[in-house]
Amino acid sequence: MANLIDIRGVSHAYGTPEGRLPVLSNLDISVPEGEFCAVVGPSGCGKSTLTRLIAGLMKPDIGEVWLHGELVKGPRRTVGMAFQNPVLLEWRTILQNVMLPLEIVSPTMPRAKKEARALELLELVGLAGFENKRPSELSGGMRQRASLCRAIVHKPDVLIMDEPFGALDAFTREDLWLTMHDLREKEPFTCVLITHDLRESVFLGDQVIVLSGRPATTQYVLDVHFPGPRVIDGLYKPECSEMLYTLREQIRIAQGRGSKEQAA
Ligand SMILES: Nc1ncnc2c1ncn2[C@@H]1O[C@H](COP(=O)(O)OP(=O)(O)OP(=O)(O)O)[C@@H](O)[C@H]1O
Repeated sequence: MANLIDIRGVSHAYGTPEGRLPVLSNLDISVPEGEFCAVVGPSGCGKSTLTRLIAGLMKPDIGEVWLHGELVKGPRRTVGMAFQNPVLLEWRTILQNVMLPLEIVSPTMPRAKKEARALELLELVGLAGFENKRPSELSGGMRQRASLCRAIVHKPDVLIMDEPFGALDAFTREDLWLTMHDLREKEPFTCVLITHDLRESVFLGDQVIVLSGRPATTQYVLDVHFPGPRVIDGLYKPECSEMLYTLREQIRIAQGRGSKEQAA
């Protein structure tokens, strides 16, 4: 399968009052079309920086980011983004919030068609009947569902999510994971998910990339072989425990603490 995202030899540093802060170092990541790539790593290692580079919001100092065979040189319409804070506009209804990217990307699309597309997605994520509410009238989980609809309403090639479920309670988060699966089944898209939650990375990911400590490079790639259908109970099976243990060990190494075996 062709790669939709190719990150080749990317290094990046920020200028700070204290001098240059190297954040990414010779990073290589490939994500085939249709795959879900979860990225984990120690706090502050450069995960959000990576999302900004893929979205074209920043250019790397060294190396290249390719999307769909095109070199990324600036922001692209074919990218959808979702963050921990859903930032929905309070003066718009949920339906109007979800329609927003279509107004920007497809200004000539008839309004009825935009509405139909937004309503279709709201129904898919269980928000049918809430389309005329304001964001403040919804729970955090419902707002995040609406934010997901907004991120994919214009059918982006790639969805980039930076800790989208980080602020939700554990059970709501699990509900959202299932919603993500439903969405992907009906609306296949390539996804990059930044998360601190290893269970989330294994439940949603086709591959999990562990970044090293800053400056981050690819330390470890786990190909997820989820035991059976992706249901929450599957996370309690031995195969998942093993994958989670491996990832935890890798994070420990990325944090510079060495593996448990070394420590023993
Ligand atoms: N615009 C900027 N200017 C200077 N330094 C920055 C800038 N953006 C991020 N940094 C620094 O770069 C490093 C990596 O930041 P980034 O947000 O990419 O990490 P992260 O892995 O997403 O962090 P976390 O896991 O805590 O969310 C951090 O030390 C951060 O302080």
